[in-house]
Amino acid sequence: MQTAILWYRNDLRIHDHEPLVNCSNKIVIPVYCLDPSLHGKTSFGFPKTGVHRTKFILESLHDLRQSLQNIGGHLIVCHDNPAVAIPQLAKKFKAKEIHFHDEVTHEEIVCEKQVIAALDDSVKVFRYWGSTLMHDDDLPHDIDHCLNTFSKFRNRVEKKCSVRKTLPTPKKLNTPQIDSPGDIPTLEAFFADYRVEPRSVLSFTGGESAGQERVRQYLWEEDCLKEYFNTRNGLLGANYSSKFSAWLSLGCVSPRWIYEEVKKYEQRRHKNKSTYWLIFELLWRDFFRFVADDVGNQIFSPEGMRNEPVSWQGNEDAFVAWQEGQTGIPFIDANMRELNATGFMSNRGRQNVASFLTKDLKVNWLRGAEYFESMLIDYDVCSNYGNWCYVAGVGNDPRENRYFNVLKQALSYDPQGDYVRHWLPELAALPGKSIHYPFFLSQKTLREANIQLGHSYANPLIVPRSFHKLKPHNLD
Ligand SMILES: Cc1cc2nc3c(=O)[nH]c(=O)nc-3n(C[C@H](O)[C@H](O)[C@H](O)COP(=O)(O)OP(=O)(O)OC[C@H]3O[C@@H](n4cnc5c(N)ncnc54)[C@H](O)[C@@H]3O)c2cc1C
Ligand SMILES: Nc1ncnc2c1ncn2[C@@H]1O[C@H](COP(=O)(O)OP(=O)(O)OP(=O)(O)O)[C@@H](O)[C@H]1O
Repeated sequence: MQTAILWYRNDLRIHDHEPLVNCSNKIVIPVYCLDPSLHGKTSFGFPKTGVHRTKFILESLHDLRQSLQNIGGHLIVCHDNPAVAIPQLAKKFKAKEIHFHDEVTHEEIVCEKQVIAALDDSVKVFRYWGSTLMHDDDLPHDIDHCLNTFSKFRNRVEKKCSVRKTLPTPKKLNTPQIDSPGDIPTLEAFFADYRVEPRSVLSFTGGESAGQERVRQYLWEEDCLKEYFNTRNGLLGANYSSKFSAWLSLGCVSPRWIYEEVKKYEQRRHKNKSTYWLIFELLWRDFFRFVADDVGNQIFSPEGMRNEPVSWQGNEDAFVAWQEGQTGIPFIDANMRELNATGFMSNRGRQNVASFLTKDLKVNWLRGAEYFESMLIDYDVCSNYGNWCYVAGVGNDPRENRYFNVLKQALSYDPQGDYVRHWLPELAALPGKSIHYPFFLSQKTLREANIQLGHSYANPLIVPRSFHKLKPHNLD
Protein backbone atom coordinates (compact mmCIF):
# COMPACT_ATOMS: atom_id res chain seq x y z
CA MET A 1 0.00 0.00 0.00
CA GLN A 2 1.28 3.49 -0.91
CA THR A 3 2.21 5.89 1.90
CA ALA A 4 0.94 9.46 1.62
CA ILE A 5 1.62 12.65 3.57
CA LEU A 6 -1.56 14.60 4.26
CA TRP A 7 -0.47 18.19 4.86
CA TYR A 8 -3.02 20.08 6.98
CA ARG A 9 -3.08 23.86 6.52
CA ASN A 10 -6.20 26.08 6.79
CA ASP A 11 -8.45 23.02 6.60
CA LEU A 12 -8.47 21.66 10.15
CA ARG A 13 -11.35 19.18 9.88
CA ILE A 14 -12.21 15.66 8.83
CA HIS A 15 -15.61 16.27 7.18
CA ASP A 16 -15.86 17.24 3.51
CA HIS A 17 -12.09 17.01 3.08
CA GLU A 18 -11.01 15.80 -0.34
CA PRO A 19 -7.32 15.20 0.43
CA LEU A 20 -8.30 13.11 3.47
CA VAL A 21 -10.82 11.10 1.44
CA ASN A 22 -8.21 10.41 -1.23
CA CYS A 23 -5.66 9.30 1.36
CA SER A 24 -8.07 6.98 3.14
CA ASN A 25 -7.16 3.93 1.05
CA LYS A 26 -3.43 4.46 1.71
CA ILE A 27 -1.14 4.54 4.70
CA VAL A 28 -1.66 8.15 5.67
CA ILE A 29 0.58 10.47 7.67
CA PRO A 30 -1.44 13.55 8.66
CA VAL A 31 0.78 16.47 9.61
CA TYR A 32 0.38 20.09 10.67
CA CYS A 33 3.33 22.46 10.91
CA LEU A 34 3.33 25.20 13.51
CA ASP A 35 5.55 27.29 11.27
CA PRO A 36 7.64 29.72 13.40
CA SER A 37 7.15 32.37 10.71
CA LEU A 38 3.47 32.55 11.70
CA HIS A 39 4.73 34.03 14.93
CA GLY A 40 7.02 36.50 13.25
CA LYS A 41 6.09 40.11 12.56
CA THR A 42 4.08 41.79 9.80
CA SER A 43 5.83 44.50 7.80
CA PHE A 44 4.52 47.19 10.19
CA GLY A 45 5.80 45.15 13.13
CA PHE A 46 2.63 43.54 14.55
CA PRO A 47 2.73 39.90 15.69
CA LYS A 48 1.63 38.00 12.59
CA THR A 49 -0.70 35.81 14.62
CA GLY A 50 -2.01 37.50 17.74
CA VAL A 51 -3.21 35.92 20.95
CA HIS A 52 -6.87 35.35 19.99
CA ARG A 53 -6.13 33.46 16.79
CA THR A 54 -3.22 31.58 18.31
CA LYS A 55 -5.54 30.26 21.01
CA PHE A 56 -8.11 29.32 18.38
CA ILE A 57 -5.50 27.47 16.28
CA LEU A 58 -4.17 25.49 19.25
CA GLU A 59 -7.69 24.46 20.27
CA SER A 60 -8.43 23.46 16.69
CA LEU A 61 -5.34 21.26 16.64
CA HIS A 62 -6.39 19.44 19.80
CA ASP A 63 -9.79 18.83 18.30
CA LEU A 64 -8.37 17.62 14.99
CA ARG A 65 -5.98 15.28 16.77
CA GLN A 66 -8.93 13.78 18.65
CA SER A 67 -11.17 13.44 15.57
CA LEU A 68 -8.41 11.76 13.60
CA GLN A 69 -7.72 9.43 16.51
CA ASN A 70 -11.40 8.46 16.57
CA ILE A 71 -11.00 7.05 13.06
CA GLY A 72 -7.58 5.51 13.60
CA GLY A 73 -5.37 8.41 12.47
CA HIS A 74 -2.57 10.17 14.36
CA LEU A 75 -1.84 13.82 13.74
CA ILE A 76 1.82 14.77 13.76
CA VAL A 77 2.44 18.34 14.90
CA CYS A 78 5.83 19.69 13.79
CA HIS A 79 7.36 22.82 15.21
CA ASP A 80 9.21 23.69 12.06
CA ASN A 81 8.89 25.28 8.66
CA PRO A 82 6.95 22.87 6.38
CA ALA A 83 9.79 22.88 3.85
CA VAL A 84 12.04 21.36 6.53
CA ALA A 85 9.59 19.16 8.42
CA ILE A 86 7.64 17.57 5.58
CA PRO A 87 10.57 16.25 3.52
CA GLN A 88 12.02 14.72 6.71
CA LEU A 89 8.73 12.95 7.42
CA ALA A 90 8.44 11.82 3.82
CA LYS A 91 11.88 10.22 4.09
CA LYS A 92 11.22 8.65 7.47
CA PHE A 93 7.94 7.05 6.36
CA LYS A 94 9.02 6.41 2.76
CA ALA A 95 6.04 8.41 1.55
CA LYS A 96 5.56 8.53 -2.19
CA GLU A 97 2.70 11.05 -2.26
CA ILE A 98 1.77 14.37 -0.69
CA HIS A 99 -1.82 15.69 -0.64
CA PHE A 100 -2.88 19.19 0.37
CA HIS A 101 -5.38 22.00 -0.20
CA ASP A 102 -4.18 24.86 -2.40
CA GLU A 103 -3.85 28.39 -1.12
CA VAL A 104 -3.85 31.40 -3.41
CA THR A 105 -1.71 34.08 -1.78
CA HIS A 106 1.96 34.91 -2.01
CA GLU A 107 3.41 33.62 1.26
CA GLU A 108 1.45 30.39 1.12
CA ILE A 109 2.38 29.78 -2.52
CA VAL A 110 6.05 30.40 -1.74
CA CYS A 111 5.76 27.89 1.10
CA GLU A 112 4.15 25.26 -1.18
CA LYS A 113 6.90 25.72 -3.74
CA GLN A 114 9.58 25.31 -1.08
CA VAL A 115 7.98 22.12 0.24
CA ILE A 116 7.72 20.62 -3.23
CA ALA A 117 11.29 21.64 -4.13
CA ALA A 118 12.62 20.00 -0.97
CA LEU A 119 10.82 16.70 -1.56
CA ASP A 120 12.41 13.87 -3.43
CA ASP A 121 11.45 13.92 -7.16
CA SER A 122 9.77 10.55 -6.79
CA VAL A 123 7.09 12.01 -4.44
CA LYS A 124 3.89 12.70 -6.37
CA VAL A 125 2.10 15.94 -5.52
CA PHE A 126 -1.74 16.04 -5.31
CA ARG A 127 -3.29 19.48 -4.84
CA TYR A 128 -6.97 20.24 -4.20
CA TRP A 129 -9.25 23.24 -4.28
CA GLY A 130 -11.23 23.26 -1.07
CA SER A 131 -12.02 26.39 0.88
CA THR A 132 -14.85 27.98 -1.09
CA LEU A 133 -18.53 27.23 -1.60
CA MET A 134 -18.11 27.03 -5.38
CA HIS A 135 -15.38 24.86 -6.75
CA ASP A 136 -12.81 26.66 -8.88
CA ASP A 137 -13.22 24.07 -11.66
CA ASP A 138 -16.98 24.71 -11.83
CA LEU A 139 -16.75 28.45 -12.47
CA PRO A 140 -17.71 29.68 -15.95
CA HIS A 141 -14.58 29.86 -18.11
CA ASP A 142 -14.87 33.65 -18.54
CA ILE A 143 -15.28 34.35 -14.82
CA ASP A 144 -12.23 36.65 -14.82
CA HIS A 145 -14.39 39.30 -16.51
CA CYS A 146 -16.81 39.15 -13.59
CA LEU A 147 -14.25 39.63 -10.88
CA ASN A 148 -14.32 43.41 -10.95
CA THR A 149 -17.63 43.67 -9.15
CA PHE A 150 -19.26 41.39 -6.68
CA SER A 151 -22.71 41.69 -8.30
CA LYS A 152 -21.45 40.52 -11.68
CA PHE A 153 -19.65 37.63 -10.05
CA ARG A 154 -22.65 36.62 -7.95
CA ASN A 155 -25.16 36.84 -10.80
CA ARG A 156 -22.99 34.73 -13.05
CA VAL A 157 -22.20 32.17 -10.40
CA GLU A 158 -25.81 31.88 -9.27
CA LYS A 159 -26.88 31.23 -12.85
CA LYS A 160 -24.08 28.94 -13.95
CA CYS A 161 -22.77 27.02 -10.95
CA SER A 162 -24.05 24.72 -8.31
CA VAL A 163 -22.52 23.73 -5.00
CA ARG A 164 -20.89 20.30 -4.99
CA LYS A 165 -22.13 17.77 -2.47
CA THR A 166 -20.05 17.35 0.67
CA LEU A 167 -17.74 14.36 0.73
CA PRO A 168 -18.25 11.56 3.27
CA THR A 169 -15.87 11.38 6.22
CA PRO A 170 -13.67 8.27 6.04
CA LYS A 171 -14.68 5.66 8.64
CA LYS A 172 -11.23 4.21 9.18
CA LEU A 173 -7.73 5.49 8.50
CA ASN A 174 -4.58 3.50 8.24
CA THR A 175 -1.85 5.43 10.10
CA PRO A 176 1.21 3.81 11.66
CA GLN A 177 1.60 4.24 15.40
CA ILE A 178 3.84 7.26 15.88
CA ASP A 179 6.17 7.39 18.90
CA SER A 180 6.55 11.13 19.15
CA PRO A 181 3.69 12.86 17.33
CA GLY A 182 4.71 16.31 18.62
CA ASP A 183 3.14 18.28 21.43
CA ILE A 184 0.58 20.97 20.88
CA PRO A 185 2.06 23.87 22.86
CA THR A 186 0.11 25.80 25.44
CA LEU A 187 -0.94 29.35 24.70
CA GLU A 188 1.50 30.55 27.37
CA ALA A 189 4.35 29.33 25.17
CA PHE A 190 3.46 32.22 22.84
CA PHE A 191 1.66 34.81 24.97
CA ALA A 192 2.01 35.28 28.72
CA ASP A 193 -1.02 37.44 29.31
CA TYR A 194 -4.23 36.05 27.83
CA ARG A 195 -7.42 37.04 29.61
CA VAL A 196 -10.93 35.70 28.96
CA GLU A 197 -13.15 38.68 28.13
CA PRO A 198 -16.61 38.30 29.68
CA ARG A 199 -18.04 41.04 27.39
CA SER A 200 -17.26 39.00 24.24
CA VAL A 201 -20.15 38.27 21.85
CA LEU A 202 -19.32 34.58 22.07
CA SER A 203 -16.68 32.42 23.64
CA PHE A 204 -15.01 31.23 20.45
CA THR A 205 -13.49 27.78 20.90
CA GLY A 206 -11.40 26.48 18.03
CA GLY A 207 -12.03 23.19 16.24
CA GLU A 208 -14.40 21.30 14.03
CA SER A 209 -16.57 20.08 16.94
CA ALA A 210 -17.15 23.57 18.32
CA GLY A 211 -17.67 24.96 14.80
CA GLN A 212 -20.30 22.40 13.87
CA GLU A 213 -21.89 22.92 17.26
CA ARG A 214 -22.14 26.67 16.59
CA VAL A 215 -23.89 25.97 13.28
CA ARG A 216 -26.34 23.62 15.00
CA GLN A 217 -26.99 26.14 17.73
CA TYR A 218 -27.53 29.11 15.38
CA LEU A 219 -29.77 27.23 12.95
CA TRP A 220 -31.49 24.46 14.86
CA GLU A 221 -31.48 25.18 18.58
CA GLU A 222 -31.96 28.93 18.60
CA ASP A 223 -33.64 29.18 15.19
CA CYS A 224 -31.86 32.45 14.39
CA LEU A 225 -31.36 32.02 10.68
CA LYS A 226 -34.92 33.01 9.80
CA GLU A 227 -34.15 36.54 11.09
CA TYR A 228 -30.60 36.88 9.79
CA PHE A 229 -31.37 39.49 7.15
CA ASN A 230 -32.85 41.85 9.75
CA THR A 231 -30.34 41.26 12.52
CA ARG A 232 -27.07 40.96 10.58
CA ASN A 233 -26.01 44.59 11.15
CA GLY A 234 -26.16 44.26 14.91
CA LEU A 235 -23.33 44.93 17.31
CA LEU A 236 -24.16 43.19 20.57
CA GLY A 237 -24.75 39.54 21.43
CA ALA A 238 -24.10 36.11 20.00
CA ASN A 239 -26.91 35.87 17.48
CA TYR A 240 -27.21 39.04 15.41
CA SER A 241 -24.99 37.27 12.87
CA SER A 242 -23.81 33.70 12.51
CA LYS A 243 -20.25 34.10 13.89
CA PHE A 244 -19.21 31.23 11.60
CA SER A 245 -16.24 33.19 10.25
CA ALA A 246 -13.53 32.00 12.64
CA TRP A 247 -14.29 28.33 11.93
CA LEU A 248 -14.56 28.98 8.21
CA SER A 249 -11.23 30.82 8.13
CA LEU A 250 -9.31 27.96 9.65
CA GLY A 251 -11.30 25.40 7.69
CA CYS A 252 -12.79 23.81 10.80
CA VAL A 253 -16.14 23.94 9.03
CA SER A 254 -16.65 23.50 5.32
CA PRO A 255 -18.81 26.14 3.59
CA ARG A 256 -20.49 23.33 1.60
CA TRP A 257 -21.53 21.67 4.85
CA ILE A 258 -23.04 24.95 6.02
CA TYR A 259 -24.81 25.22 2.66
CA GLU A 260 -26.36 21.77 3.11
CA GLU A 261 -27.49 22.67 6.63
CA VAL A 262 -29.11 25.85 5.29
CA LYS A 263 -30.90 23.84 2.58
CA LYS A 264 -32.19 21.40 5.23
CA TYR A 265 -33.30 24.34 7.36
CA GLU A 266 -35.17 25.76 4.35
CA GLN A 267 -36.99 22.45 3.90
CA ARG A 268 -37.78 21.82 7.54
CA ARG A 269 -38.20 25.28 9.08
CA HIS A 270 -38.24 28.44 6.96
CA LYS A 271 -37.15 29.54 3.53
CA ASN A 272 -36.95 33.31 3.14
CA LYS A 273 -34.69 36.23 2.31
CA SER A 274 -32.63 35.54 5.43
CA THR A 275 -31.78 31.98 4.46
CA TYR A 276 -30.78 33.19 1.00
CA TRP A 277 -28.72 35.99 2.51
CA LEU A 278 -26.40 33.74 4.47
CA ILE A 279 -25.46 32.00 1.24
CA PHE A 280 -25.12 35.41 -0.40
CA GLU A 281 -22.56 36.35 2.26
CA LEU A 282 -20.66 33.13 1.70
CA LEU A 283 -20.41 34.19 -1.93
CA TRP A 284 -18.66 37.38 -0.81
CA ARG A 285 -16.14 35.13 0.84
CA ASP A 286 -15.72 33.15 -2.38
CA PHE A 287 -15.47 36.36 -4.38
CA PHE A 288 -12.49 37.66 -2.40
CA ARG A 289 -10.68 34.35 -2.75
CA PHE A 290 -11.18 34.22 -6.51
CA VAL A 291 -10.15 37.88 -6.81
CA ALA A 292 -6.97 37.21 -4.82
CA ASP A 293 -6.22 34.25 -7.04
CA ASP A 294 -6.75 36.43 -10.09
CA VAL A 295 -4.82 39.59 -9.14
CA GLY A 296 -2.00 38.10 -7.04
CA ASN A 297 0.02 40.52 -4.93
CA GLN A 298 -2.03 43.55 -5.92
CA ILE A 299 -4.21 43.00 -2.86
CA PHE A 300 -1.13 43.70 -0.72
CA SER A 301 0.01 46.87 -2.48
CA PRO A 302 -0.89 50.41 -1.32
CA GLU A 303 -2.61 51.19 -4.63
CA GLY A 304 -4.48 47.86 -4.49
CA MET A 305 -6.11 46.91 -7.76
CA ARG A 306 -6.03 50.41 -9.20
CA ASN A 307 -3.20 51.36 -11.42
CA GLU A 308 -2.73 54.90 -10.14
CA PRO A 309 -0.47 55.46 -7.14
CA VAL A 310 -2.30 56.73 -4.05
CA SER A 311 -0.50 58.81 -1.48
CA TRP A 312 -1.35 58.07 2.11
CA GLN A 313 -0.54 60.59 4.78
CA GLY A 314 -1.59 60.12 8.38
CA ASN A 315 0.74 60.11 11.30
CA GLU A 316 1.97 57.74 13.93
CA ASP A 317 -0.14 59.26 16.73
CA ALA A 318 -3.32 58.93 14.68
CA PHE A 319 -2.66 55.28 13.98
CA VAL A 320 -1.82 54.46 17.59
CA ALA A 321 -4.95 56.24 18.84
CA TRP A 322 -7.05 54.21 16.37
CA GLN A 323 -5.32 50.97 17.31
CA GLU A 324 -5.83 51.50 21.02
CA GLY A 325 -9.42 52.73 20.80
CA GLN A 326 -8.48 56.22 21.99
CA THR A 327 -9.43 58.45 19.06
CA GLY A 328 -12.09 60.29 21.05
CA ILE A 329 -14.85 59.14 18.66
CA PRO A 330 -16.76 56.71 20.90
CA PHE A 331 -18.20 54.49 18.15
CA ILE A 332 -14.75 53.90 16.65
CA ASP A 333 -13.12 53.38 20.02
CA ALA A 334 -15.75 50.90 21.20
CA ASN A 335 -15.20 48.77 18.10
CA MET A 336 -11.42 48.83 18.42
CA ARG A 337 -11.59 47.93 22.09
CA GLU A 338 -13.85 45.01 21.26
CA LEU A 339 -11.32 43.84 18.67
CA ASN A 340 -8.42 44.19 21.10
CA ALA A 341 -10.20 42.41 23.93
CA THR A 342 -11.81 39.57 21.95
CA GLY A 343 -10.38 39.26 18.41
CA PHE A 344 -13.85 39.84 16.96
CA MET A 345 -15.69 42.86 15.56
CA SER A 346 -18.99 43.00 13.68
CA ASN A 347 -19.03 43.60 9.95
CA ARG A 348 -20.64 47.01 10.56
CA GLY A 349 -17.84 47.89 12.96
CA ARG A 350 -15.12 46.72 10.57
CA GLN A 351 -16.44 48.90 7.76
CA ASN A 352 -16.59 51.94 10.00
CA VAL A 353 -13.18 51.64 11.63
CA ALA A 354 -11.55 50.90 8.26
CA SER A 355 -13.25 53.89 6.65
CA PHE A 356 -12.35 56.14 9.59
CA LEU A 357 -8.68 55.12 9.47
CA THR A 358 -8.32 55.61 5.74
CA LYS A 359 -10.78 58.39 4.86
CA ASP A 360 -10.78 60.52 8.01
CA LEU A 361 -7.32 59.90 9.46
CA LYS A 362 -5.84 59.27 5.98
CA VAL A 363 -3.56 56.52 7.24
CA ASN A 364 -2.19 53.91 4.81
CA TRP A 365 -4.84 51.17 4.70
CA LEU A 366 -2.17 48.43 4.71
CA ARG A 367 -1.24 49.31 8.24
CA GLY A 368 -4.85 48.84 9.34
CA ALA A 369 -5.13 45.62 7.38
CA GLU A 370 -1.96 44.26 8.99
CA TYR A 371 -3.29 45.17 12.41
CA PHE A 372 -6.46 43.23 11.63
CA GLU A 373 -4.31 40.33 10.40
CA SER A 374 -2.64 40.28 13.77
CA MET A 375 -5.75 40.67 15.90
CA LEU A 376 -8.69 38.98 14.18
CA ILE A 377 -9.74 35.57 15.41
CA ASP A 378 -11.30 34.98 11.96
CA TYR A 379 -8.47 36.43 9.87
CA ASP A 380 -8.64 35.18 6.33
CA VAL A 381 -6.01 36.61 4.05
CA CYS A 382 -8.33 37.08 1.03
CA SER A 383 -11.37 38.40 2.92
CA ASN A 384 -9.27 40.72 5.04
CA TYR A 385 -7.11 42.33 2.36
CA GLY A 386 -9.98 42.24 -0.15
CA ASN A 387 -12.40 44.04 2.17
CA TRP A 388 -9.76 46.58 3.18
CA CYS A 389 -9.03 47.35 -0.50
CA TYR A 390 -12.73 48.00 -1.06
CA VAL A 391 -13.21 50.21 1.99
CA ALA A 392 -9.98 52.12 1.30
CA GLY A 393 -11.17 52.76 -2.24
CA VAL A 394 -8.39 50.81 -3.94
CA GLY A 395 -10.49 47.79 -4.86
CA ASN A 396 -10.80 46.81 -8.47
CA ASP A 397 -14.07 48.70 -8.83
CA PRO A 398 -13.61 52.33 -7.74
CA ARG A 399 -17.42 52.76 -7.71
CA GLU A 400 -17.40 50.63 -4.60
CA ASN A 401 -15.35 53.36 -2.93
CA ARG A 402 -17.37 54.33 0.11
CA TYR A 403 -17.06 56.95 2.80
CA PHE A 404 -18.86 56.12 5.99
CA ASN A 405 -20.41 58.98 7.86
CA VAL A 406 -19.34 57.63 11.23
CA LEU A 407 -21.81 59.63 13.27
CA LYS A 408 -24.76 58.70 11.07
CA GLN A 409 -23.68 55.08 11.30
CA ALA A 410 -23.38 55.27 15.07
CA LEU A 411 -26.84 56.78 15.44
CA SER A 412 -28.45 54.31 13.02
CA TYR A 413 -26.87 51.12 14.31
CA ASP A 414 -26.44 52.03 17.98
CA PRO A 415 -29.36 54.44 18.47
CA GLN A 416 -29.40 54.34 22.26
CA GLY A 417 -25.63 54.02 22.63
CA ASP A 418 -25.83 50.56 24.25
CA TYR A 419 -22.92 49.18 22.24
CA VAL A 420 -20.63 52.09 23.12
CA ARG A 421 -21.73 51.84 26.74
CA HIS A 422 -20.77 48.13 26.71
CA TRP A 423 -17.20 48.87 25.70
CA LEU A 424 -16.46 52.34 27.09
CA PRO A 425 -17.16 52.23 30.83
CA GLU A 426 -15.76 55.72 31.27
CA LEU A 427 -18.71 57.12 29.27
CA ALA A 428 -21.37 54.66 30.44
CA ALA A 429 -23.26 57.21 32.56
CA LEU A 430 -23.99 59.45 29.58
CA PRO A 431 -27.65 59.14 28.69
CA GLY A 432 -29.00 57.64 25.42
CA LYS A 433 -27.46 58.67 22.14
CA SER A 434 -25.49 61.54 23.70
CA ILE A 435 -22.77 58.99 24.40
CA HIS A 436 -21.83 59.29 20.71
CA TYR A 437 -20.73 62.95 21.00
CA PRO A 438 -19.47 63.66 24.53
CA PHE A 439 -17.25 66.51 23.27
CA PHE A 440 -20.36 68.54 22.32
CA LEU A 441 -22.23 68.09 25.60
CA SER A 442 -22.80 70.99 27.97
CA GLN A 443 -21.17 71.14 31.40
CA LYS A 444 -24.67 70.77 32.86
CA THR A 445 -25.26 67.42 31.13
CA LEU A 446 -21.86 66.19 32.14
CA ARG A 447 -22.41 67.25 35.74
CA GLU A 448 -25.78 65.50 35.84
CA ALA A 449 -24.17 62.32 34.60
CA ASN A 450 -21.39 62.86 37.11
CA ILE A 451 -18.78 62.54 34.38
CA GLN A 452 -15.53 64.33 33.91
CA LEU A 453 -14.40 63.71 30.37
CA GLY A 454 -10.92 62.29 29.99
CA HIS A 455 -8.57 63.95 27.53
CA SER A 456 -9.53 62.03 24.38
CA TYR A 457 -13.30 62.54 24.78
CA ALA A 458 -12.92 66.21 25.61
CA ASN A 459 -10.52 66.68 22.66
CA PRO A 460 -11.07 63.99 20.04
CA LEU A 461 -8.21 63.39 17.66
CA ILE A 462 -10.35 64.56 14.80
CA VAL A 463 -14.02 65.44 14.57
CA PRO A 464 -15.14 64.20 11.16
CA ARG A 465 -17.10 66.53 8.91
CA SER A 466 -20.29 64.67 9.70
CA PHE A 467 -20.23 65.74 13.35
CA HIS A 468 -20.18 69.42 12.51
CA LYS A 469 -23.60 69.08 10.97
CA LEU A 470 -24.95 68.51 14.48
CA LYS A 471 -26.33 71.60 16.09
CA PRO A 472 -24.75 71.57 19.56
CA HIS A 473 -27.67 73.40 21.24
CA ASN A 474 -30.02 70.52 20.24
CA LEU A 475 -27.85 67.77 21.53
CA ASP A 476 -28.38 67.39 25.25
C1 LIG B 1 -12.12 45.74 6.80
C2 LIG B 1 -12.73 44.35 6.86
C3 LIG B 1 -11.94 43.26 7.14
C4 LIG B 1 -12.50 41.96 7.17
N1 LIG B 1 -11.69 40.90 7.45
C5 LIG B 1 -12.22 39.65 7.45
C6 LIG B 1 -11.41 38.51 7.70
O1 LIG B 1 -10.18 38.61 7.89
N2 LIG B 1 -12.01 37.28 7.73
C7 LIG B 1 -13.34 37.13 7.49
O2 LIG B 1 -13.84 36.00 7.53
N3 LIG B 1 -14.12 38.18 7.22
C8 LIG B 1 -13.61 39.44 7.19
N4 LIG B 1 -14.43 40.50 6.93
C9 LIG B 1 -15.83 40.26 6.53
C10 LIG B 1 -16.90 40.26 7.63
O3 LIG B 1 -16.77 41.41 8.42
C11 LIG B 1 -16.82 39.01 8.52
O4 LIG B 1 -16.79 37.85 7.73
C12 LIG B 1 -18.05 38.91 9.43
O5 LIG B 1 -18.17 40.07 10.21
C13 LIG B 1 -17.92 37.69 10.32
O6 LIG B 1 -19.01 37.57 11.18
P1 LIG B 1 -20.12 36.45 10.95
O7 LIG B 1 -19.48 35.13 10.73
O8 LIG B 1 -21.06 36.56 12.07
O9 LIG B 1 -20.77 36.95 9.59
P2 LIG B 1 -22.21 36.67 8.96
O10 LIG B 1 -22.84 37.98 8.73
O11 LIG B 1 -22.96 35.68 9.72
O12 LIG B 1 -21.85 36.09 7.50
C14 LIG B 1 -21.73 34.69 7.24
C15 LIG B 1 -20.39 34.40 6.62
O13 LIG B 1 -20.29 35.04 5.34
C16 LIG B 1 -18.94 35.47 5.11
N5 LIG B 1 -18.92 36.95 4.97
C17 LIG B 1 -19.82 37.83 5.42
N6 LIG B 1 -19.49 39.09 5.03
C18 LIG B 1 -18.34 38.98 4.33
C19 LIG B 1 -17.49 39.91 3.65
N7 LIG B 1 -17.74 41.23 3.62
N8 LIG B 1 -16.37 39.43 3.05
C20 LIG B 1 -16.07 38.12 3.06
N9 LIG B 1 -16.85 37.19 3.66
C21 LIG B 1 -17.97 37.61 4.28
C22 LIG B 1 -18.14 35.07 6.34
O14 LIG B 1 -17.52 33.85 6.08
C23 LIG B 1 -19.22 34.93 7.42
O15 LIG B 1 -18.86 34.01 8.43
C24 LIG B 1 -13.88 41.80 6.90
C25 LIG B 1 -14.67 42.93 6.64
C26 LIG B 1 -14.10 44.19 6.62
C27 LIG B 1 -14.97 45.37 6.31
N1 LIG C 1 -0.53 35.38 2.73
C1 LIG C 1 -0.22 36.61 3.09
N2 LIG C 1 -0.71 37.10 4.22
C2 LIG C 1 -0.43 38.35 4.60
N3 LIG C 1 0.37 39.18 3.91
C3 LIG C 1 0.90 38.73 2.78
C4 LIG C 1 0.62 37.42 2.30
N4 LIG C 1 1.27 37.23 1.16
C5 LIG C 1 1.90 38.38 0.94
N5 LIG C 1 1.69 39.30 1.90
C6 LIG C 1 2.19 40.66 2.00
O1 LIG C 1 2.46 41.12 0.70
C7 LIG C 1 3.86 41.27 0.51
C8 LIG C 1 4.20 40.47 -0.73
O2 LIG C 1 4.48 41.32 -1.66
P1 LIG C 1 5.91 41.37 -2.41
O3 LIG C 1 5.64 41.06 -3.82
O4 LIG C 1 6.53 42.68 -2.07
O5 LIG C 1 6.76 40.15 -1.82
P2 LIG C 1 7.94 40.17 -0.74
O6 LIG C 1 7.46 40.45 0.65
O7 LIG C 1 8.99 41.05 -1.24
O8 LIG C 1 8.29 38.64 -0.76
P3 LIG C 1 9.43 37.93 -1.62
O9 LIG C 1 10.73 38.40 -1.01
O10 LIG C 1 9.17 36.47 -1.36
O11 LIG C 1 9.21 38.35 -3.03
C9 LIG C 1 4.54 40.67 1.73
O12 LIG C 1 5.65 41.43 2.12
C10 LIG C 1 3.47 40.72 2.80
O13 LIG C 1 3.50 41.95 3.49
